[in-house]
Amino acid sequence: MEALKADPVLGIDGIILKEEPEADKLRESQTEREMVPPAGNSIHRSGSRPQLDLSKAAIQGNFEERDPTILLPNQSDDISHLALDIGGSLIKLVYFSRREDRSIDDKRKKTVKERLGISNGNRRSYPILGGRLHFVKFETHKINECLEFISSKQLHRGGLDSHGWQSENPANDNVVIKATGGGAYKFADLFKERLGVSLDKEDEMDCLVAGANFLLKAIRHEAFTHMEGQKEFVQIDQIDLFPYLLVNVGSGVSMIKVDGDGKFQRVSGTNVGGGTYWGLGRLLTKCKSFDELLELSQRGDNRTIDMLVGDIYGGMDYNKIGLSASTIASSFGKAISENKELEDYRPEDISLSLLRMISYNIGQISYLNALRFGLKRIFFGGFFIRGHAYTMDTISFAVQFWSKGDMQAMFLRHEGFLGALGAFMSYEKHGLDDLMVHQLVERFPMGAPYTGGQIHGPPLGDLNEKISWMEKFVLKGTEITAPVPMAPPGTTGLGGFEVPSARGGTLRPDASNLNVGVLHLVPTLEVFPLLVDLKKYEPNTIDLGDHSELEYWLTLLSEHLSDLVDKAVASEGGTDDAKRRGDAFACAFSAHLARLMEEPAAYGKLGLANLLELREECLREFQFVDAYRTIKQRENEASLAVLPDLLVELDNMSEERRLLTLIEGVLAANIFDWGSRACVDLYHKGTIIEIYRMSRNKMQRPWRVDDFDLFKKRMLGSGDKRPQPHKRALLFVDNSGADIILGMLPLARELLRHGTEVVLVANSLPALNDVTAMELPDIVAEAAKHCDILRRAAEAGGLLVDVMVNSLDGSKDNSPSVPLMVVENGCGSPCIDLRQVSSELAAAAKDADLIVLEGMGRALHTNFNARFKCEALKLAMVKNQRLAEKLIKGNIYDCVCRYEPAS
Ligand SMILES: CC(C)(COP(=O)(O)O)[C@@H](O)C(=O)NCCC(=O)O
Ligand SMILES: [Mn+2]
Repeated sequence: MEALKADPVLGIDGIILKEEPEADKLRESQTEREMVPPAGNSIHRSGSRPQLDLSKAAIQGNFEERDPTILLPNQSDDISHLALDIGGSLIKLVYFSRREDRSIDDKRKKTVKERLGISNGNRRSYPILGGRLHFVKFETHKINECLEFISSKQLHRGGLDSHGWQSENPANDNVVIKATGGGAYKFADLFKERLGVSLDKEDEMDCLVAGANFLLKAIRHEAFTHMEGQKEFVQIDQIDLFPYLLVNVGSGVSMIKVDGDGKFQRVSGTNVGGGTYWGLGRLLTKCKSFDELLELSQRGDNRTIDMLVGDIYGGMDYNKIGLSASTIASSFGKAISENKELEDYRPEDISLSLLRMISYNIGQISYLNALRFGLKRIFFGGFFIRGHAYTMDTISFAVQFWSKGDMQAMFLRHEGFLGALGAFMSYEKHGLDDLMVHQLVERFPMGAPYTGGQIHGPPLGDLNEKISWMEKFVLKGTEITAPVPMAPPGTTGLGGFEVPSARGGTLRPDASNLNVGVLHLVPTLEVFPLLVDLKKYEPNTIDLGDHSELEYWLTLLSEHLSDLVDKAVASEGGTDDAKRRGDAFACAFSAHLARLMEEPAAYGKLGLANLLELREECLREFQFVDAYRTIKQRENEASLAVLPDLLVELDNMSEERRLLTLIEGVLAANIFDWGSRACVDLYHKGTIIEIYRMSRNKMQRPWRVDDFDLFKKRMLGSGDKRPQPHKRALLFVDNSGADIILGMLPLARELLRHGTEVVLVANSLPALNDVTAMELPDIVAEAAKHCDILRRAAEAGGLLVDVMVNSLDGSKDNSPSVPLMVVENGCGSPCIDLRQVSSELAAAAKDADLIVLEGMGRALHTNFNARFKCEALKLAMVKNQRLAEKLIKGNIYDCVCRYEPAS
């Protein structure tokens, strides 16, 4: 990164711009000073305005609908809101860019909506349209960069004018922006002069609490514990959030008991805080910055200065009162008895001793206050914490030590943004206050790996700028080009009382810091309603907390990369532009992998599903919309050509034989997976149809997991008893080509034949060679040309509205059929997290009594252990040796047919 620091123009979303802030400005900060009790405890909300330009608003479509779509002809596509927390060292900026939902309401969707009884999804009655919440930091002494950023993105145009209305006129000089922190006062004139906006000052403590409440309610893994170098994300139950103790460790420390939204009380504080550490530390060590002082502590040994129990008891523990020999009996206590001067002590040791003294003291007072009010949870934030592993460990240790494990210290991923977020929340009617966890998706743009959670500057404007930045990076920097080995977790040593183990050269000093991504608000996302227990649901099957597992998957993805780049570049015509984008993508994705190898928790709780989705998102960032487009088309054509023969073959079988052949067919055709290295190697050995045949011929039962007989009994019954057919089946389909056409479609056809409505659930966006919901109607239409059952069902499901389908078998049976429908799942990944699916899918699930999850991504990597309220069939071929061994104690190409009755 060294070379980059010299270049002031390399501002990018998530790129370190400059050295650490001038720490002596810390004392100026209000946010970061000990705070005085607020006059009142409820949040004051000033100003009021409509969030959107509602003029000439008109109801679209049917007036009878519960939540009709409202058309806003005068609303521009992108509008933004901005709020600031201007501290002494940092300016924290939270801004929201709202983008109009541009998804096409095609005919398929309309018919599906009618069929499924969806009015307007589950949208609210007011038009919150989704958007993105961005978090950006600037150094306060470089406030010009911040002003330029706001101006370049026109963020100040989204403020309110003096009448409380959304400003429309760029020259309007009555715009008001919410701000908190001392700088809201100090820089008010500067903002007025440079941007023509007035800063509407919000109380800091109100903002802190509002920010913390929003984060804890809206973000799934916001809070984490930090013990002995290990971060563990904690899922906070919304209903069980209050009361808690919020400890803001700034220059001084405030302890706030939070009882609800806008309900809080500052119950205590201490004047021994971050300012004390920095102030005393500066005098004693001559350090030039706060961060330098912190860094020193990492190489320190406090035993040279602190008086330990063992020093008093001749190296022994003081067992009677439970104190080990290594317990600090008196901070700096050794300095009184020795004939030494300040120069005789190492600055590293002084810094560590000071850090421990202050952290333990804060931990202890926090514990006592939590005890006083019967609070179990303590959340720590403020600039003193700033993601510093050692500080977090020390505070955690103190809380655990004093509470005898009864209380937990927790930290927040966005802790630096509490104030700014709170100021943002103080805007009325932005509609974000009651956003739910499942409506937020956090994404990490290409810049994230380079920040290590540090200060960063303006995001780059367009794709070209992004690529140029990547190219510059490749030329200048070499550190992050491939995954680097992960060092053992930095630990504070035994029980927090020993010397911290040095975090060696493999890690940057800020490596353990966490990144803050962009929060995408997707109001149409919902929880899949058929999950038995949302609280117990964990989408990922493999635990990447296991270091060897993480290393395996990161290495594997890194090895796949060059192949993927080739495909992606080819999918865009192999032009020079595509090659440039391909190289930039490779660089960006490698950097993500390296960052995660270095700090697996950097982007929040990490699962395999997140890794695979990150790859797809990174491709999209470089405008590779569908890297496997041509492969998918080729495989679709080849498979459609053999479909008629397969259908005839199937129709000549007994029902029992046919059901087995159908399941075999699904498993066999799941071999067409371009995400598996082993499979891609196979494809060189034959044509699609040859491989499909080979795969089918190898389908020998029993499969490694084989519940087929149970499923058959459910479908066909035993003896003369014919079971009731399923009412509606949701088929979560996987790959294009043979997988969908020769595997899942024939299975769907069989269910339709039984009188079961079938909903094909497919990706909203491309991922590898997975079929998407957009592509399915054409595929179904093609297949329907060869099959009356499919044709009538597809017609009934509204899939054939635009297509002329000539039935080739001549039978022209036009009797009514149960419908075949297609819904999108809301994701663009090979896996599926059922906590966040499209409202369309959630609606379709309401009447479903069978779900079929197909493929490794959806049925094994995720959801293998998921329990459903209805029957579930999980079908997949395992195309990875390690996974086969781990999950089913089997081998690559083994199959899973898991049938689970309703729980
Ligand atoms: C990405 C996938 C989950 C897709 O599998 P599918 O869902 O298509 O069956 C799978 O290809 C995978 O885990 N690939 C990485 C492992 C490997 O190359 O062996
Ligand atoms: Mn797939």
